[in-house]
Amino acid sequence: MGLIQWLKGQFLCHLVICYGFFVSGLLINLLQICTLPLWPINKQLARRINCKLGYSLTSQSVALLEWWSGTEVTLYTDPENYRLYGKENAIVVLNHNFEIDFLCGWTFCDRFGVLGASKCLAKKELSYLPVIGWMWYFLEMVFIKRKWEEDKRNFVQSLQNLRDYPENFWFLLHCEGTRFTEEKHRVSMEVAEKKSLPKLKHHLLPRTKGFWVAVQNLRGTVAAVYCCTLNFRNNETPTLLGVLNGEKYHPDLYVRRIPLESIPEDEAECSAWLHKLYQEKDKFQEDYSQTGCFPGPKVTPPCRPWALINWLGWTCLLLYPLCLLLVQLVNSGSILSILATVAFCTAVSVGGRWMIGQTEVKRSSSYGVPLNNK
Ligand SMILES: CC/C=C\C/C=C\C/C=C\C/C=C\C/C=C\C/C=C\CCC(=O)SCCNC(=O)CCNC(=O)[C@H](O)C(C)(C)COP(=O)(O)OP(=O)(O)OC[C@H]1O[C@@H](n2cnc3c(N)ncnc32)[C@H](O)[C@@H]1OP(=O)(O)O
Ligand SMILES: CCCCCCCCCCCCCCCCCC(=O)OC[C@@H](O)COP(=O)(O)O
Repeated sequence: MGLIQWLKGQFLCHLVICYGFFVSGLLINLLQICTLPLWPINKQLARRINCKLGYSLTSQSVALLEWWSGTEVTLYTDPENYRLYGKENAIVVLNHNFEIDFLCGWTFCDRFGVLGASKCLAKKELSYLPVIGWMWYFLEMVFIKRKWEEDKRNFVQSLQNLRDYPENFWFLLHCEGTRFTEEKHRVSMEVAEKKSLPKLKHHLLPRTKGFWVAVQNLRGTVAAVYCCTLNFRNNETPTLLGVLNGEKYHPDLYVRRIPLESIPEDEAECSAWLHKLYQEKDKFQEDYSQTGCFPGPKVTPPCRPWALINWLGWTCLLLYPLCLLLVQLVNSGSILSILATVAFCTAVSVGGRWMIGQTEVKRSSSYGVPLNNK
């Protein structure tokens, strides 16, 4: 193991990274709050500013994936469609099997210039995450409790609000509704059997209501659905902790562009259409597990330097006062100051570990298993 690789695994490096992320995040949250008075005066400007602020936070984790862990992403797609990515609004339908699937998604968003504006249909609990959840509030992310009767009003209204969004965005939908686990798969295949639907091997049965409502409410706003199938070479099981430790992964993403006009308007037909889409996605995953590649030409979208520049900028800006403080601390020799510093470092480290824990499959909720649907 080289020196650099060894350094990437060290607690002190992780502490500095988490410190930069949390402190810059809190400053960004504060700036977002400062945009509140602008919303009633110039909503579109407030939205644009929030996209830039959102970019400044989200892109730090993209920089971590691309520059710290050195992960290389590969895209399989039709070159004709490639030209349109980032130049139109789209609904992204993605499988939900991996702990860093959201991070790989963000990397693609960054490469196509839509990272600041991109959104997701996310479970309500994520809106309470410190820093990142608070940031999403200002980016108009759509949060749901995953109980249709309680969600429908807010869900439809949030989608309607996106009709005049001033930047191109991708709206991510994990139609499976939860991460893949063996138990959730078994239960969802029982549902498939009851509904006389073909069994899926690599996906949970998609829940169709959210997709139908999103398509209906974003007609005229969104040009296409991007059917995205993600997998990792060599059966890698990537984790956010691995990324922080500098482990390099090899994600492959297969993207098919489906014009929105070709998706049925009627709810039952749209549901059947989505089930068929998942059957096709399942076949792509099966082929990938046999051959190690997806169909279609391969391309690596160019990596842009902004995520790295932003990350280095924040790190330099925030390390300077930290170093000054440490020097003063050593010079003063005050026990109280030393204890306060130790408490601060512990809080950053525990906070970072807790946030990473939110992405772990082993901490999944019981949503999608029969005893408790939450
Ligand atoms: C070029 C490159 C392109 C792309 C790059 C890729 C991506 C980048 C894009 C953007 C990134 C932006 C941000 C991402 C950042 C971070 C966020 C990351 C992740 C968040 C993840 C989540 O939070 S996932 C959880 C939230 N999402 C969802 O739940 C969506 C799916 N669910 C739905 O849509 C549901 O329909 C619903 C929640 C809206 C409503 O659900 P509800 O259950 O109340 O009603 P339904 O009618 O849907 O369900 C009832 C029917 O379901 C049947 N049933 C029962 N049990 C099951 C089961 N186990 N499995 C399947 N189906 C089941 C039941 O029988 C009912 O059937 P009926 O026929 O009777 O209706
Ligand atoms: C520079 C970067 C420094 C990194 C330090 C700390 C990083 C913290 C980053 C946290 C990012 C949090 C993004 C959360 C997105 C998680 C997506 C997710 O977890 O989806 C799970 C749900 O779909 C399923 O939930 P359940 O059905 O199990 O209920």
